[in-house]
Amino acid sequence: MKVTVVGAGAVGASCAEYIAIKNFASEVVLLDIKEGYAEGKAMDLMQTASLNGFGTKITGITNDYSKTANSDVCVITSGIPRKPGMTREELIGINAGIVKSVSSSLIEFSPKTIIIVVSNPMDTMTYLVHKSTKLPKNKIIGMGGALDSARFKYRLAEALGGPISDVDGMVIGGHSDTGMIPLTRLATRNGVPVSEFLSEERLNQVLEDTKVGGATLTKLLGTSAWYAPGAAVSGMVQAILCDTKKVFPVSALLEGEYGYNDICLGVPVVLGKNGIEEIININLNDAEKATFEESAKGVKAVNDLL
Ligand SMILES: NC(=O)C1=CN([C@@H]2O[C@H](COP(=O)(O)OP(=O)(O)OC[C@H]3O[C@@H](n4cnc5c(N)ncnc54)[C@H](O)[C@@H]3O)[C@@H](O)[C@H]2O)C=CC1
Ligand SMILES: O=C([O-])CC(=O)C(=O)O
Repeated sequence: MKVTVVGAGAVGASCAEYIAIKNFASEVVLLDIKEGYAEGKAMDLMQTASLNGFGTKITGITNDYSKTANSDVCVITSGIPRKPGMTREELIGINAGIVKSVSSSLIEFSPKTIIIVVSNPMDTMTYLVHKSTKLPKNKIIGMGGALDSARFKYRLAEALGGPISDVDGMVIGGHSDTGMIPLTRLATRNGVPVSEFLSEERLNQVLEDTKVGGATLTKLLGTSAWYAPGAAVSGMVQAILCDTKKVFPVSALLEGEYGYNDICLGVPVVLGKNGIEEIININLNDAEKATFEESAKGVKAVNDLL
């Protein structure tokens, strides 16, 4: 199974590394526009193969899409990341052009591929790929909710003072500082609602910390995060290539689901060999529906800038 990762920067390289370490793909092609950069990252990563014990072959390419031919999954991480104080939405001016041209080059050589969009503002970039490539809707998937949910679980475990493995929870809605919806009502500690352990005030703090998870790291790092984003993407690629049918919240094109149309927004889906195999319609309460509506309005406003 062949995976192409476009953008050999922080997220692209992390994603390639996690895919290789998990040993489920035969080949990862890293492609970047910067001369020699992907080749260097691929060589450095391949020199970890004997140390980390993986057999995946990682190759680096400078902008030659013929080398990406027949990829089963393509991941788009190319574009600029935000700096402290910026929103993801501010990246649209530069990233929209990059994502549009990259997706069309990928499809030229891998017409049957499944595309995972990472570049920000991710929901709008996912929508752009739908509009510009016209691939079937199950084959274009935005990564945001998998990462946001991992951050939600981290914050929940911190508040509970217990292991993350005891915690389950999901974040839906737009992948933005204001649009994320951590579903606190449905989060559990070993099957027990977390509200049994945490006050409303503490739970609200978890919710707010989760929503600004990306901004918090950007402030600390001077650029946005890469380890958890790379791990989130690799988990999604694994679910697709290994046809696991695992549930992830992803940015999916909605056609009536949740009462919305013509928008990509974070909702739970089943991932398998066909990409999005099913969109799961969970019953939201009135407050969650209202937040979802606000989130959709925010994403729509950014889509309108395209
Ligand atoms: N959806 C999500 O949850 C997340 C999204 N991101 C987004 O991912 C993107 C990448 O972030 P980083 O890896 O930190 O940035 P980075 O700057 O480290 O890497 C981006 C790479 O893209 C390359 N690139 C630019 N234009 C290109 C083109 N036309 N073709 C091929 N390569 C091109 C650059 O040369 C660079 O190496 C950003 O837009 C960031 O906001 C980052 C983390 C999480
Ligand atoms: O915060 C950012 O700009 C990058 C990103 O999407 C995240 O880490 O959630």
